[in-house]
Amino acid sequence: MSGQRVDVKVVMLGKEYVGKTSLVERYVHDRFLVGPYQNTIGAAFVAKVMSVGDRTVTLGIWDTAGSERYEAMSRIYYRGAKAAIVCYDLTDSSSFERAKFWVKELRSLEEGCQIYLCGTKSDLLEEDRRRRRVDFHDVQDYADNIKAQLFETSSKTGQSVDELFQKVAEDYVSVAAFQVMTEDKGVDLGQKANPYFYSCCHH
Ligand SMILES: Nc1nc2c(ncn2[C@@H]2O[C@H](COP(=O)(O)OP(=O)(O)OP(=O)(O)O)[C@@H](O)[C@H]2O)c(=O)[nH]1
Repeated sequence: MSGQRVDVKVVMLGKEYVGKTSLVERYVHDRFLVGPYQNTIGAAFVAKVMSVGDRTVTLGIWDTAGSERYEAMSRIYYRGAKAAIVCYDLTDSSSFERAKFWVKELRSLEEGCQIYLCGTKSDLLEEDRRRRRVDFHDVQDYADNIKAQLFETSSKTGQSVDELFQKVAEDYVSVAAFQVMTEDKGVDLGQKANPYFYSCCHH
């Protein structure tokens, strides 16, 4: 992939063990690795070419380490990201608190970054509903407040994984089209807080 142009820098953020690497593995290689858990050290990069209508979009995905030991490093990786997939484990409420921490950071330091909240390991809830520790409606309200989109995924079964990354690419294409349109018309793009800017990528 060296030398390939990346259209969208995507950063994966979230507490350790929430399943960021597994999400990327499922999306890029369509597999779920079983075996002993191996924590990410630093960060890993992978590029994936995909289609949105008749366009080709290359996502450059940075999978960061969730351990707080690497927090300073994760900050380096989200700089300039157009999209952040902020993950939490649906069976671990503390991981949602950690997700809120990253959202706060992104909102204050990377205002141009579109946020996607991702509740992981939904297959565990299929097995036993009582394992849910993060309420869907509470997170949906929170997502609406911060103008983020919400997905609940399983890297084990593949549930909603393609949809999540497809949405990231589609939003990139529609925001890029919106920017071309407004630049043509001389609209000031400094107004990113304008709800219309978000409404074009928040459904
Ligand atoms: N049942 C189930 N287990 C999952 C799922 N996703 C991840 N896991 C498991 O959760 C553990 C942690 O997954 P990782 O993908 O390594 O987590 P991570 O967020 O990348 O962890 P760090 O690299 O430490 O930040 C592993 O044992 C995975 O097999 C899922 O969708 N369902």
